[in-house]
Order: sequence, then C-alpha cells, then structure tokens
Amino acid sequence: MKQVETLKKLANWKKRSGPVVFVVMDGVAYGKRKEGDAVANAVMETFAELSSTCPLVKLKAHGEAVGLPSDEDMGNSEVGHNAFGAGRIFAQGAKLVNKSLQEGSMFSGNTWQEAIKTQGVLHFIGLLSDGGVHSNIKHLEAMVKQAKIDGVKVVRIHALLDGRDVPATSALEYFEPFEALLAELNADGTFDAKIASGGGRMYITMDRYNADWPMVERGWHTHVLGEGRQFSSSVEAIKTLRAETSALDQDLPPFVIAKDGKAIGTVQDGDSVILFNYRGDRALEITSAFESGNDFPHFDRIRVPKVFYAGMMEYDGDLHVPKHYLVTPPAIDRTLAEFLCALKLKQYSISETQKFGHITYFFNGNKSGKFDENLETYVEIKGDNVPFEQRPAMKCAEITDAVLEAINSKEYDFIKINYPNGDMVGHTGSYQAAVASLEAMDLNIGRLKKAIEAVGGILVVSADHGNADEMYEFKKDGTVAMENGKPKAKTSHSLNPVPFIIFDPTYQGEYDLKLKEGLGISHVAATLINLLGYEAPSDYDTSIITLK
Ligand SMILES: O=C(O)[C@@H](CO)OP(=O)(O)O
Ligand SMILES: [Mn+2]
Ligand SMILES: [Mn+2]
Repeated sequence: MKQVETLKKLANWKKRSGPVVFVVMDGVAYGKRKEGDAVANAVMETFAELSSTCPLVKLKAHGEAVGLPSDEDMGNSEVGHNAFGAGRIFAQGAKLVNKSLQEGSMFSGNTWQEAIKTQGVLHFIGLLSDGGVHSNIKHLEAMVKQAKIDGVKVVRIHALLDGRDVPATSALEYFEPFEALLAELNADGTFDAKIASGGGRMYITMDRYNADWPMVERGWHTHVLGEGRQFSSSVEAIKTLRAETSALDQDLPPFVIAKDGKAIGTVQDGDSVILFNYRGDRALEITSAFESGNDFPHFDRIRVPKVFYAGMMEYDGDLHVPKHYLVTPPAIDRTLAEFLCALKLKQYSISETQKFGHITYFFNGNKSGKFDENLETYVEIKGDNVPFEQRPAMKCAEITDAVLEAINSKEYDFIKINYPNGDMVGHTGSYQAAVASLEAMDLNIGRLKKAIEAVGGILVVSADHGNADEMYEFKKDGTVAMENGKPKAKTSHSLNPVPFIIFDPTYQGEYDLKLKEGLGISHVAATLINLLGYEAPSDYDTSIITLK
C-alpha cells in the first residue's frame, strides 16, 4: 500500500500545549419538535454552555452527505464514522449493492454462480426490513427471484426482525408481503422457497464486537440446527410471541418453522448460505461461526455443516472475511489516522464495547488493524450485557476516567472518544432512560472540558447521526402517536443535523470564530487536522474553519 504524504505545518499556527480531543456523542442531534426530544429536554449544562460560548455549526449527517443512496436515508454509525475518519464521502454498502443489482454484476459474478450450484438448499440469513442500515429486503427479494430463474429448487430464509431501523413493531409489514411473494414464486410447483426460522435482531445472531456471544449461539441453534420453539409460519410465530412477551421486534424470542414436528430449514452439508446483510459489525461473528475450523472458542456449535458460505460484502477488508462475497465494499483509503501516523502523532481511541469498533474499525475506514502499533492506543471499556435502559450511563464515567488519565499523561496528540449514550439508550425507546443517559454524558463532557482548560488543549464535540433527539413517533398531522395511553416509542435513528462545537481555551486568533455553514460531517477530518496545526490533504472535503 502506498504511504500517504506528510502534511505541511500551518504557517501561522501556535501549537497548543494540550491534545485535540474529539468527542462523538453517538446519536445526538437537533430535533424538530420538543416533545420526545431527549437532547433538548435533558439538563445538559456543559452542552448548553459550550453552545452559547463557542463556535458552533450544524452539520448534515444523513443521506448523500454520508454516501447513502438518497436524502431519505437516515445516518448510521458505520457511514458516520467512515465519513469522520476518511474526510471524504464514499459510496456506501447500500448504494454499492443497489448498483451491483441494477447492473447485474452480482448475478454474473463467481460468488453467486458458485452459491447456486448447490444440489441442496440455498439459505439466506439476514435482517428483513428496508431500514437500509444493515440490509434491504429489496436485495433479498431480487436474489430469491434470481435463484428461481437460475434453477435453484429449494430456498430457505432465516429472517431477523428489525424494529430498530424501522418502527419498533413493524415486522408484519415486511413478513406478510414477503410470505406472499414466496407463495407466488412457489405456485408453479418448480420452486420451494420458505421462511425457515427467525427472531429479534438484538436477541439472536447479530451481536457485535464480542459483546454477547450467546446471542450468536442462540442464532446458530435457531437457523442451523433448527432447534427451538416450533411454529407453522413466521406470521403465526410473530403474533404468538408478541402476545406472550410484549417484546419489541428487535427483542422478540427466536422461532423455528416446522412441519410434522420437523424443522423445515436446517443447514446441511452441501448447502449454500448467503448472509444478505452488507454492514460488517454485526455480520462478523455469525460469519466466523460458519467459517472457523475446530478452533472456535465462543460456543459449542454441535454440528458444523460444510457449506459454501458468502456474505453480501467483504465485512473485514483487512482480514478478508468472509472468503466469498457478492459485492466489493467501498475502498476507503487515506484516513485521518493514517495521516496522523505519518506525522508521528500519538493517538488514543476509546469507547464502551458497543461502540468500540465504531471509533476504531469504522473510523479507520473499516480496517481492523492499526496503522502503527507504537502510535495508536485502543481502549475498550467493557459494557454490561443488560438492556441498556437499565444502565443508561453506558460507562461514560469510566470512559472519561481513562481519558483524563490519557490527557494528563501528556503522551497523546489526538484523542477520540465515542460516548454511546444517545444512541444505545435511544434505541431502547425509553425516553426517561435517554434523558438520564444524556445527563450523565454531559456531566462527563464537563469533566473533559475542565481537563482541556487545565492543559491548554482543544475539545471538539460532534455526533455521527441523530437518535435520542426523536424518542416518539409522530402522526402525519404532527401530533404525537399514542399507544396504550402513552407516546409510541421511536427506536430508530433520526435524519436531523448534528452539532459541531470547538472549545479552544487558548485560542490564538488563527481562524474565524464563525464556522462555515451548510456542510456535512465528512468535513470534520480536515478541520481536526487544521486544529492540530497542519494543512489538510488536498483531496479532503474542506475544513469547517476559515484560517486567517
Ligand atoms: O445498532 C445498530 O446496529 C445500528 C442500528 O441498526 O446502530 P448504529 O449505526 O448506531 O451502530
Ligand atoms: Mn452512531
Ligand atoms: Mn444506532
């Protein structure tokens, strides 16, 4: 790989005595309505003070500004952190898969051709919604139709309920029409495609960053071994399990579709398996359960079928996982971390488990390794495996303890932090927990601010997309949607703009205090490089500050 160029020092920059600390408040944006806006309604004294005394601008963090197909698409952590770290916009997974389907390259490629050779069953595993963060049901529909055209006889779908990127209890809006489509495709008797198993995405299969392997184990038992509570159809399963548990879709227990007491879609030797999610974080663990040999320490798989396994994308471009994939991911190069390494600047990256890979792997262009072991420190604060509304602080105090030590050590030039609060608690749908979570985070940003003041560093506060700023669903007429006498919880990200604030207590007048308007979060990297005293790479999206 070609080394990046060494950036030039800014001629008129007075080097600060402390580090540049970049805070990603995950899932914190400016809502449009006060009701259900946990960000606007929480008591956040530090955020309020920074907002009224520092340079501040709103940045776009959704749609085309982060490489998604359209401005209807909300932002998410993958594309948000990619944009922060790459300083440019890359066409993202969602867009690349659309293109590959439109142009037909997916189906003419080797991976698809190999997958359809199976004499057994072609399985699809993935998230059944049009949320567009990890997957898109339209991609699955196109693949199932093509499988029939290509002469595959038996298809089994292992479908995860979303309710996290789409309304909280919307699963039947996807499962019912999808079952109808399968019935139509099966009608001529030459093709047999059925949903074979499923469950909530936060209950089985889609764990990330080694947070909770038993989730993947439950998924393996459900999809591969066909073990679990049996139902005659997915729709019956969802209705029954909802009535029994009142779980939101993302937390629905698993189900297995069976006929005469026998699971209809276990995975067997000689089958093909396609994971149709394109985003990597929540795809890597189930992929490793399929691809690992005997040295698989995470759980007893009991039976490991010999299958042709493929992912929608290459999920880790460093380690080349999975071995086979349908669409090539964006080639994100020349990231901020790489430029800082070339300058020999020391960097420190930290978050809680759920966002650890966001601030490292996604930020560094979906790269799991470091550019330079000696210059980069990664710290993960282990999260709790509990429903996050029960521990809304999301380890923000522990994260801050570690950062204060890093600041005071004077070892680091650049520190980046992800506080998971607004996002992880936002996804639970609990308004009260979201408020508590944001207030805890704000207390800790206050601690950071003091430390930065003491050492003469710069604190930059921003966010990757919205979430906690919209905790209620609204009706078309603009009033709050109600359910059982209470506001209906919204669990997904929002499309709202995010804050960008610079707290620079030893400001030397090198830049205008008025920030540039109308930009997106891909402009942050160039700004951070300037604030470290260097000229940004010429191909980066321009800095948000105007240098004097
Ligand atoms: O939890 C996740 O996987 C996504 C939502 O699907 O959230 P984020 O992009 O914030 O990680
Ligand atoms: Mn996020
Ligand atoms: Mn999220």
